[in-house]
Amino acid sequence: MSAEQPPAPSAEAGTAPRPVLEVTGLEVRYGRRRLPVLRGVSLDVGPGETLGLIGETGSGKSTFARAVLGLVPAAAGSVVIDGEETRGHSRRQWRRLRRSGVVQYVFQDPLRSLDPDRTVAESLTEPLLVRGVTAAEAAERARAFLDQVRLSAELLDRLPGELSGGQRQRVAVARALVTEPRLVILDEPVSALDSANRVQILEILKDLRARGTALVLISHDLGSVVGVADRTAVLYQGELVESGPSADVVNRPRHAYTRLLVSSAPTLHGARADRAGREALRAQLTDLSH
Ligand SMILES: Nc1ncnc2c1ncn2[C@@H]1O[C@H](COP(=O)(O)OP(=O)(O)OP(=O)(O)O)[C@@H](O)[C@H]1O
Repeated sequence: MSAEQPPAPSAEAGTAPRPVLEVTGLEVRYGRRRLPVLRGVSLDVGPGETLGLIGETGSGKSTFARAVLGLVPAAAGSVVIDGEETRGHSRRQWRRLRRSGVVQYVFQDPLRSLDPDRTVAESLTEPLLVRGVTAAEAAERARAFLDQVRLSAELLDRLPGELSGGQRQRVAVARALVTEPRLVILDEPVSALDSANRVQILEILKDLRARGTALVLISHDLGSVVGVADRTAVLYQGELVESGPSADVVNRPRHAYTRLLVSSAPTLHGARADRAGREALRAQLTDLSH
């Protein structure tokens, strides 16, 4: 930065930095009947911030991810990624944005993120080579990112089919990071993994905060997300019913659905309700949705 330029706004100076993801009033409809699957969803994620997005199956979590990536059209609302307003974007504009490397994504099934015929080295260097990075630098960065996800360079010549599920998911995370994106959307990245791998991936994601990468961590499992996410948002039947610092969401849940999630999460010590308590919360929810 030159001496003439004004300093970048910083949180310390009392001015919040511009969010990397700003979603306002997002609505998505599917099918011929145009049934709304997401309604009025608004949230933002700042640089280096991790937002957990929690909800039960069918609540619209993946639809949210797909809409933010331009893979399904928004019927209303706006999605701004790193300052770029995407409302009205053509398919080509969305493709350019996805290829720019500003936003990356990781799916639950790493085989969807990785080409089965490409070695780990090829998967990691390809996003860099298409952006004009030299082969030598791409190889160096591939090694560095493999190290960051705590995998040995010995795996560089393997195909995805020759890796364990946990290793594959770590390669998928490394591939998403190698372009140094501003925003990474992770859709259930740990739900297919055993608990040891789950903990390791979540630890790796925690480390990313220091790099300034904004993360949206999508899961149906509140317990696995709150330890990593700075803020947690709860999606219920296509609407955000609660959002706040993760500790507040766990300790002072406001919505009946969040209370049910908290009381059902075996990993949230002390928060687990007995069966009768959970049934009472479910009854409250039924009342709310009628
Ligand atoms: N392409 C589609 N066409 C029509 N309906 C769809 C389509 N994709 C998803 N839906 C419906 O939209 C709703 C939300 O689905 P979505 O996959 O976003 O939920 P989710 O919260 O990610 O669920 P899960 O945890 O099971 O992945 C569901 O009722 C689903 O059946």
